Amino acid sequence: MTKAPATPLLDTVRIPADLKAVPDRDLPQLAGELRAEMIDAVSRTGGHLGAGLGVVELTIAIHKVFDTPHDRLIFDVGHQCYPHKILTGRRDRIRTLRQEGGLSGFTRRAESEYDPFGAAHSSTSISAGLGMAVAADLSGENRNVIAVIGDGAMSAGMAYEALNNAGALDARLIVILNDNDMSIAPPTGAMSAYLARLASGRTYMGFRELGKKLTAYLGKTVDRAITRAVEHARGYVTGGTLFEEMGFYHIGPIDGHSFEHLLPVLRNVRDNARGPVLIHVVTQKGKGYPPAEAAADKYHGVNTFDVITGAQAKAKPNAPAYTAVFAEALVQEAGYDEKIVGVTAAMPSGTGLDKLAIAFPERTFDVGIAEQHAVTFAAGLAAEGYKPFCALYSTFLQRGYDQVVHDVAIQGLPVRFPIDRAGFVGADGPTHAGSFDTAYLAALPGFVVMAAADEAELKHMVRTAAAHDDGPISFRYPRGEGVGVEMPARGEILAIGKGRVVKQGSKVALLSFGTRLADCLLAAEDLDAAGLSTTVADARFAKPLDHDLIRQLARHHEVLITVEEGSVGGFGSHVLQFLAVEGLIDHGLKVRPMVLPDIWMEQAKPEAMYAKAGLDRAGIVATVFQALGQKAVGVGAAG
Ligand SMILES: Cc1ncc(C[n+]2csc(CCOP(=O)(O)OP(=O)(O)O)c2C)c(N)n1
Ligand SMILES: CC(=O)[C@@H](O)[C@H](O)COP(=O)(O)O
Ligand SMILES: [Mg+2]
Repeated sequence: MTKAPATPLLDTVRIPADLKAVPDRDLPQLAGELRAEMIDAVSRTGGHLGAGLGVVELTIAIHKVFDTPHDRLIFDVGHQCYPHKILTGRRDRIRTLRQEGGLSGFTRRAESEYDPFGAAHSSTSISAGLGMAVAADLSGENRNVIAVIGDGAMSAGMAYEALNNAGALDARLIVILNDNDMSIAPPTGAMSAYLARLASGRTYMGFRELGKKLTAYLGKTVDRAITRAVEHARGYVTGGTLFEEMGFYHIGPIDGHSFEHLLPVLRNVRDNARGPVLIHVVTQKGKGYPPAEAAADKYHGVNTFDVITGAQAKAKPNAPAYTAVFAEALVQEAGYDEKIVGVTAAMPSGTGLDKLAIAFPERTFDVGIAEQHAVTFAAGLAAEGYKPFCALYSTFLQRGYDQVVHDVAIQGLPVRFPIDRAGFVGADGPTHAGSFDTAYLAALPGFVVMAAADEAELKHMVRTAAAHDDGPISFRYPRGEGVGVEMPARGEILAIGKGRVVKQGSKVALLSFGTRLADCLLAAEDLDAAGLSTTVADARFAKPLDHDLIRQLARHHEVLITVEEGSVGGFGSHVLQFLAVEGLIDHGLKVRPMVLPDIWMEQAKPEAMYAKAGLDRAGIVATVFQALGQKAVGVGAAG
């Protein structure tokens, strides 16, 4: 591991107020040190690197010009906020990023007064900033509100809803569009092409014209400084027609790595802007770190790495990753059925749909960060007889819930929902945990809701979903590796609403939904060893429930435990409802539903999070003993 870099100037800046003493001419040196510090920190922790590297100058310039935290600075998504964290009193903890007990990888209100709004899901910054700007107006506060939003985040409908509202309200809001021509993957869509055209220079305004415009809008003090910036930027200024039509004053594109361009523009906007302003800043994702600049993904998200070579640590896998199994199975099924199409919302590699795009490019659609649209777009495809697999992370599907209800479920359209990142995801923490999908999908009439217990089951579920044309169907699976089971050459079509008994016992029944099955089997070993003969079943379906299986487990066991990687209201709640309605708990059956706890679980390794949640081998054993009113004395590995 390399030594931490020398950072003499950065050492003088603990909080933004210290920046005021740094002369403008020394800011490039500060930027160099800040970059080195961030690279060193992320090389030790892993995390989001490319986005932060791209906004080093922008972050310094904003903190230099504005008076944070009185002025509100909001980063969209928040994955680019590491330089901001270093400059806002958190440098001493920067090497704890995303670790258990450490700094969050995103902005977080509870973490710092310099984080006025928490984020992690994209495209919320303009709405939140507008709310703050209006609040300042209402309470007579004189403060600036700045929202920094990326070109990728600009593809979501919510950003336009906010622009639309801000333009109409004429609120004093500063939006900085950080255009690095990248999302996680290269950005898609007409808006991205439009921004590229603006940045390409074809529609640049001459600086004289800009000077006139700015003078008219911002006042007399503006034009000389702006003109200088514009000269340095080789005429990087344009009319920004779309944003102007929406009521924004549009400045840019300007060079987001040049303090000579950033500082005068920000100062003039600070001192003179009256209504909503959009500053279009062009940056380079991964800037200043050659391995990141050279990488296709610009080191969007990295493992720990070697600073000199950029080589990332790779743990040797014990089993294939669920995402890879899903992707391969989907490509296989798509080879058999030309009606199968894939939809991703800006996560081609994260969901594995990049594999489908290689095999069947014309049947794979990256719609941008637009989950709501992705769901209804898939519904439209299904309405025309196609078989869309709308592959989203559990946490991001939340954004498309009304579309799932209104456009898919009510119409009974056979959209397939592969739901990745089910359960805890680890370092991304509570914003990215896949906790609620079973609860919110299993509540919907006509929905088939599955969870894979292992990677072979996932393969079966891909085939089952492909074959299911009677209505919507979902299947969830976690981040990370499978358990190493033998894989079938092709998935089987599962009987809808039928679970399976994996191990037969007689006193205790563990009914698992999802990948806690492995821990249930381990817990069963301990329980058997303690004289409690244990049945383990894999429910496969939360909807429709396997009524016969549940009846059999309820009637022939003293204890019934349901186990899932989801919130209350999901699988266990449906089982309890059924047991109650059927009168199966009227005669002493001891039922305990095990779900994710009712807290926002902090980031840690997933195993540690499950242990804390009590959803591991030891927790399952303890729950059984508690149900029986016994103490778990000397129980195997669980004790
Ligand atoms: C609603 C939502 N969908 C998907 C994501 C995953 N995601 C995180 S960052 C990102 C790309 C953002 O691109 P951009 O805003 O341009 O920022 P950059 O990384 O280029 O700086 C995506 C798709 C998310 N955070 N939120
Ligand atoms: C910031 C963001 O939302 C994504 O970059 C996310 O961190 C990706 O997570 P995975 O690593 O699980 O794909
Ligand atoms: Mg971008």
